[in-house]
Amino acid sequence: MTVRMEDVSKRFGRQWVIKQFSEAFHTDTIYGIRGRNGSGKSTLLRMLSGQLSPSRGRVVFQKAGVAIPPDRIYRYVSWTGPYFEVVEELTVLEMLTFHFRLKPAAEGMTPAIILDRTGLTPFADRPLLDCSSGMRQRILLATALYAAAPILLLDEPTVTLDREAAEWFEAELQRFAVGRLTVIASNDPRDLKACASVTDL
Ligand SMILES: Nc1ncnc2c1ncn2[C@@H]1O[C@H](COP(=O)(O)OP(=O)(O)OP(=O)(O)O)[C@@H](O)[C@H]1O
Repeated sequence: MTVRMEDVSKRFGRQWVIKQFSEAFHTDTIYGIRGRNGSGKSTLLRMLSGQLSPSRGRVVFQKAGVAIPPDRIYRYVSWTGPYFEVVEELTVLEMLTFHFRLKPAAEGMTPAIILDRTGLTPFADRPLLDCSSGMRQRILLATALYAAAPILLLDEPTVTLDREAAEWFEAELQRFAVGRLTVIASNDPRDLKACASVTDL
């Protein structure tokens, strides 16, 4: 997979958030995007996910040299960020089961295995409403890390994670970024440690 941002600018109302940004992202590489609050990191991820169009320039998605139509890009993307909302009435297991019914999980990954890898088996029946923010973040990361999608987009992945959970994320990223194109947006050095290159906005 290749995602090429060509001279991309994004404007909300009168405010230009991103100006003439160009970069090519490829499979099997982890890229970092860094920048002050409001510099456009999440906006860039939204454009990489295909959910937001640039105001100028273009984002080109290609698989084996063949362009992917914009209305199909969502099938190739697994994405999470701390602002992602969850259905709080669902239990941890119900949320994972529901999610991976809509978005296929990586080969061999069942909800039970995912719970185990995430360290959340003892909390399988706990409603998300009663989960701590760190537990919720682990669940959100699990939905992205363990999806069978070749593009992995992570916004501030270790926010709210304690040291042990951050180490879990680091190890899982090493394994589940293989064969995928990964982009991490963050200012936290913990998040950017595994990145082959980091671009400042
Ligand atoms: N849908 C929108 N409508 C209007 N303005 C928006 C919209 N989305 C983002 N913005 C504005 O664009 C700017 C960049 O926002 P963005 O969330 O991309 O920044 P960020 O670098 O991710 O910030 P942070 O580090 O605080 O998460 C901000 O000024 C924000 O208010």
